[in-house]
Amino acid sequence: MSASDIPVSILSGGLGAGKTTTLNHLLENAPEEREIAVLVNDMGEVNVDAALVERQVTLDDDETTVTELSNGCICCGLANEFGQTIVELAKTVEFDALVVEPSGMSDPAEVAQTVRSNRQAAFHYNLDTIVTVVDAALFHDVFIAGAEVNEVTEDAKPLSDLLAEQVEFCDLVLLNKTDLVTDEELAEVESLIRALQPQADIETAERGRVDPCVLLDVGRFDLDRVSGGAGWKQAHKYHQEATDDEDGEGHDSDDHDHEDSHDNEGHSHEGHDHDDHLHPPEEFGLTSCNYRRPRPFHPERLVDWLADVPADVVRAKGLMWVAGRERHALNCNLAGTQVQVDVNGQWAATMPEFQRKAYREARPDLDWDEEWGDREIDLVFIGHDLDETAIQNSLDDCLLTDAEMDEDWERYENPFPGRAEEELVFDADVDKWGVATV
Ligand SMILES: Nc1nc2c(ncn2[C@@H]2O[C@H](COP(=O)(O)OP(=O)(O)OP(=O)(O)O)[C@@H](O)[C@H]2O)c(=O)[nH]1
Repeated sequence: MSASDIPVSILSGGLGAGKTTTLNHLLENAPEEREIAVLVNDMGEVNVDAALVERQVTLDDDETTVTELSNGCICCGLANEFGQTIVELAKTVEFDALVVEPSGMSDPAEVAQTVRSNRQAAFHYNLDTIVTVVDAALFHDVFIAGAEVNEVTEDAKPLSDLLAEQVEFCDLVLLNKTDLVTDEELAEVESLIRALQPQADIETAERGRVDPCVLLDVGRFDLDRVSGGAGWKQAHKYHQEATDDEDGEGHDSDDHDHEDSHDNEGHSHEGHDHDDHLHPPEEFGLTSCNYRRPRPFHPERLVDWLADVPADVVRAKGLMWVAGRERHALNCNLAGTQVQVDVNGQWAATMPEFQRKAYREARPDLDWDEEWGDREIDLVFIGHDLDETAIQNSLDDCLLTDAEMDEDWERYENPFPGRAEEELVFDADVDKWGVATV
């Protein structure tokens, strides 16, 4: 193989989704002439998955090279080792394709980033496909039945958030464990997955039994499709364009009156003629809505709202302006029953003047308020038949009132992160907030 020619398939997915089972099936059924190298990552000291794959390889009397990276995650702590190991592998072993099985805690976006950004790795390898193996039954429980999932991942990321992100960053979803769901449940899971990542292909499987040709050397990876394809990003873009269409040229930055903004924001998509790829997920039986306000949330009321998110919401992402946290835009990341809030970055309004000027010049369409600058709330929701009005009204009740706009905001109880290293995790199932330092 010459430079940049070895295709890499990343087999990502949650804990116990069936990655190793799928990998073993792939190795058993791949064409004999294909020499496959495998790298298996496990969070624990003992790499159980690698042992299972090695066992299968021995049983098959196969020549497959199995490399393990244990006791850490190749998307973060072991990212350097991961890069070095695959480079070493390419230099010392002859093979036609590499399959990487990251640990169930891994973010596939970071794993892909290492393959692309490590200069030597990029020289030898070519990202071919990012597959996310999904446990159909667990996904149904978490996102549709609203079952209790109290688990929080090692870096304090809620499990459902990780599951959603793994689906959002891939080009093929392998919907596994179909034997554990009814046809109706499978259809629901499939439509939700389409809403989360409309650009990805979907294959269904029992015990990871899929044709190897959908996993190996398929040339499916396309960075724009994978990183820009997430349903919430497309829904956000769609609603943004709909708002701009209705407002004429962009957003009216003088519109800071609470009642007026209620009427003018959060438009439905109906009647707008947009490109197909920007259609929100309505066509898959799910709906989306946007919530955009040039006014901060009251932290105490927002905490209560986040602790009792409307049941029809399955995913929400976006930026929040919270009173008492004027410096930073906060990320809201809601998946299933779990919510995480962390610092996104500084509002341009708090930057030194020269930096702010450059920032605004680079973004001529940025809405700017004389007093508050670019601070605003901008959230997108995806869910089952969302009651858009109820969401908007209940969130409007969390905004500061006119009288509160003049109060001292430091007096409020404020659990929201004020520094980049902090994040707030709420687990509705156990009714508990946890602040983590990352
Ligand atoms: N019922 C059912 N069980 C499955 C299926 N696929 C895998 N399993 C079982 O689910 C369990 C976990 O499968 P693995 O392949 O080890 O999952 P994994 O994603 O590699 O797990 P981790 O490495 O721990 O994240 C095993 O007991 C498998 O036998 C399936 O389609 N149906």
